[in-house]
Amino acid sequence: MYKLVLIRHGESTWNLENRFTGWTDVDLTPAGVEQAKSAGRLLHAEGYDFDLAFTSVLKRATRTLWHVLDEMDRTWLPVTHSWRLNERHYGALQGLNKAEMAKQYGDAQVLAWRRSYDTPPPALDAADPRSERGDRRYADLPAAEFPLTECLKDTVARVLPFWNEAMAPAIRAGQRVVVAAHGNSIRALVKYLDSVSESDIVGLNIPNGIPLVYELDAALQPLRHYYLGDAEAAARAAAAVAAQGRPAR
Ligand SMILES: O=C(O)[C@@H](CO)OP(=O)(O)O
Repeated sequence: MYKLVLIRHGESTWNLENRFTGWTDVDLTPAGVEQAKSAGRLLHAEGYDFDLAFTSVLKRATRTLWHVLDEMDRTWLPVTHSWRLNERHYGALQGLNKAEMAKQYGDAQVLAWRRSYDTPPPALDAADPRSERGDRRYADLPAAEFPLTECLKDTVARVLPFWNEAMAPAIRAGQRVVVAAHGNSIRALVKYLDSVSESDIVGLNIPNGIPLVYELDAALQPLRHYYLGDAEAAARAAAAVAAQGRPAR
């Protein structure tokens, strides 16, 4: 039996401001740093140890990983970064307030943009100053494949090659893997691992900074999964994430 630990980054500045973030590279808030540290302390207290870490190229996930590894005295572990673990690209919604958008376009539209499997948000214009195209960290991403928006289906399609080529082989080789990623790149992995239906994935929200443990059999099929620590607190935190898309009063 293998164990895989997935952690969504701690609270970011744009989580706090309730803004669509996507590929925008915002940092953690002090509360987010504390969430990351407490995830590391919890993993350590529960006897977890890792051989390898994966994260995105965005600093809220990277820094979360650093705090987790620091609390576990494992800052020396090899870390692989990939844009394929980035948050889902939120297109032209990046930077806009989720509750304001719900007030303007209605809950149902915002829920479709946030949680549906195949409804992408409006695309960002390639020339939009918010586009990350010129950033050196994406130099290996051909312009034609550079996302200007993504639905979850698109995110699954770009996360899976990384799962197949990097993560799954490492797990199969017996490496104990921890992943610090994002709400929707983790939803993409969960959708794939648990074969969640397109309708059920709408109800899945991932809380910040709480380790999600997957137990996998020899064929990497999930046996069970659970949040470490207080399950009710994790459920409350997931419900709060869902509520971010309700209209502003
Ligand atoms: O804004 C984002 O990039 C994500 C995660 O913070 O938001 P949501 O939960 O609305 O998908």
